Amino acid sequence: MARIASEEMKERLAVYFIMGSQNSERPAADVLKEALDGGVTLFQFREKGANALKGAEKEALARQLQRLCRAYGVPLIVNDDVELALAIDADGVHVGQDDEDARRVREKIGDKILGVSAHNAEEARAAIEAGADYIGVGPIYPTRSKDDASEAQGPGVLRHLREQGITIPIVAIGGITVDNATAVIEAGADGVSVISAIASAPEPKAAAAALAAAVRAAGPR
Ligand SMILES: Cc1ncsc1CCOP(=O)(O)O
Ligand SMILES: C=C1C=NC(C)=NC1=N
Ligand SMILES: [Mg+2]
Repeated sequence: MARIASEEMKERLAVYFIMGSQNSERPAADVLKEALDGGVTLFQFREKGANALKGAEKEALARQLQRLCRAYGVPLIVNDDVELALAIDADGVHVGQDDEDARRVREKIGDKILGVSAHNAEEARAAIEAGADYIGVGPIYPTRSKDDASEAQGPGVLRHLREQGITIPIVAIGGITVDNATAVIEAGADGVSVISAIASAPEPKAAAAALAAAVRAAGPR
């Protein structure tokens, strides 16, 4: 298997849903199924927070969500936990600036998808050097889903990265909803990554479909 092509990566980033057991009162599998029915293009299992599952329970949930994603042909990315990603043969890993060094992660995961969080051009270039397939940039808007989130940067950071000649696939993240998705695509993101806009929606399927329509309507940059 070879590294994912950047055009396919950009298409996968269109509506990138992220969740774990702590992001909904409902069972994660139920919410994910509705999100998949609504057309999310990529999924990240992100199990974090005070009551996050650990060990065998965390792996069992990861495998349950992976079975769902496979039924829909949507890749599953594991956040932070490289060992779990390898154990379940996930499609990729996402690491932040304070997680395992991206270069080491690339060595461990071979050609799997590698996503890296980046807040500025310097971190973006380092991620590219390390072998990232995409970068997650944000928080663009204020968010309540990440308790250690840095200051919201606004869509201008996306425009800045493109002006700096950063051409790697970029997904915008942080406080993104159907109402501001167009702005982040127009500012230079290839897609949007969300937790609460789908996981906390009364109708996750409709929320996912509306995000997909907004991203599609914003058109290719
Ligand atoms: C994981 C992460 N990284 C930056 S903001 C964020 C949380 C995004 O959650 P929401 O879409 O609910 O703002
Ligand atoms: C912090 C993050 C930033 N970006 C993405 C895509 N996922 C994350 N967990
Ligand atoms: Mg992390």
